[in-house]
Amino acid sequence: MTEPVFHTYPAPAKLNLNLLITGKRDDGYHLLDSDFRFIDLCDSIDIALRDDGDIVLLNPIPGVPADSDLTVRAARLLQQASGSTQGASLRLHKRIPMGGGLGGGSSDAATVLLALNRLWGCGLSRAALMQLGVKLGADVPVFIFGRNARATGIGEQLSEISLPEAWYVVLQPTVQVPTAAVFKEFSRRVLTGQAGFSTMRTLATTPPRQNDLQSVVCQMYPAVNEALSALRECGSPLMTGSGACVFLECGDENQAKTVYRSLSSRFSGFVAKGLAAHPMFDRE
Ligand SMILES: C[C@](O)(CO)[C@H](O)COP(=O)(O)OP(=O)(O)OC[C@H]1O[C@@H](n2ccc(N)nc2=O)[C@H](O)[C@@H]1O
Ligand SMILES: Nc1ncnc2c1ncn2[C@@H]1O[C@H](COP(=O)(O)OP(=O)(O)OP(=O)(O)O)[C@@H](O)[C@H]1O
Repeated sequence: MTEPVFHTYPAPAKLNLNLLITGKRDDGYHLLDSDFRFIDLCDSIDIALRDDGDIVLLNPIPGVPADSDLTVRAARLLQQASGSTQGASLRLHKRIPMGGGLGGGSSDAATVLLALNRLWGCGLSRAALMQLGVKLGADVPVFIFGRNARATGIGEQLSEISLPEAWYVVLQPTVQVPTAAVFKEFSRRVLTGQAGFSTMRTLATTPPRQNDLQSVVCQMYPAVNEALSALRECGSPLMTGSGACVFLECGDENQAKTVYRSLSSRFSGFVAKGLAAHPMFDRE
């Protein structure tokens, strides 16, 4: 039997530079208005073709059964949608913290859809892949779209934005935040008049930036508040997505590294560069 040939594909993390909750759909999903930026912290996925039609994750994440891993679900969804009879072996290299609001699972799913669409020769358009991706999670379409973007709807209506070079100090509080619980608590606050939907969008990418889920998460998880307070000594930080990670934007790498060094004995985290586009995006 011949050895399988693996190809490696990157799956970048994202930051939400702004996150407004503008309403709620009848199915319970919330409407957003958010600026997504890709950063250079990436998972990577090795993929080899199989001719037996099976989708095999060779190294499941502890605590996440292979069948529920978003990479496996993405591959099976593409098989169904395209009618492909080919399979794939997947090996996942996780670097993006889980439950951090950095979109790691969604990005992994998007990378599998993009890669297998090519390797299996399915020929689905980017728009068709995005429609498949949103079935796996609201954050998946932007990673298939491939450019920094303003997202509306539940995250599936995207328009490209151009962002200046920037570096980010990202702190990772030692909690994993379940996205569904955060939206549920936000919703409860709206119903009881303790919170409201943001109907007026302020200027997209100039401070002050806002994340409507931040105060909910800070009350549920004091560790997130502590990380924000520490970064406030150096600027105006924000939480990404539904947390738990928080970030501070810096104009140059040295500044970001200096800020991170001053906090690294108290918090885990990293410095990341903002990307101009998804590393798999090729401008045809
Ligand atoms: C908060 C963000 O990270 C911002 O980028 C995303 O909107 C979350 O996207 P995601 O992690 O892909 O979320 P999903 O896996 O689709 O949804 C998890 C759960 O969060 C809630 N949810 C999610 C996204 C959204 N726009 N409205 C919601 O109410 C729903 O209860 C849903 O069942
Ligand atoms: N390949 C995967 N990588 C990470 N998590 C996965 C993966 N597949 C399934 N999951 C599940 O998804 C959950 C959320 O993981 P993820 O790292 O995407 O969170 P997140 O960054 O907070 O997401 P988001 O910002 O999209 O809300 C994990 O706790 C895990 O149970």
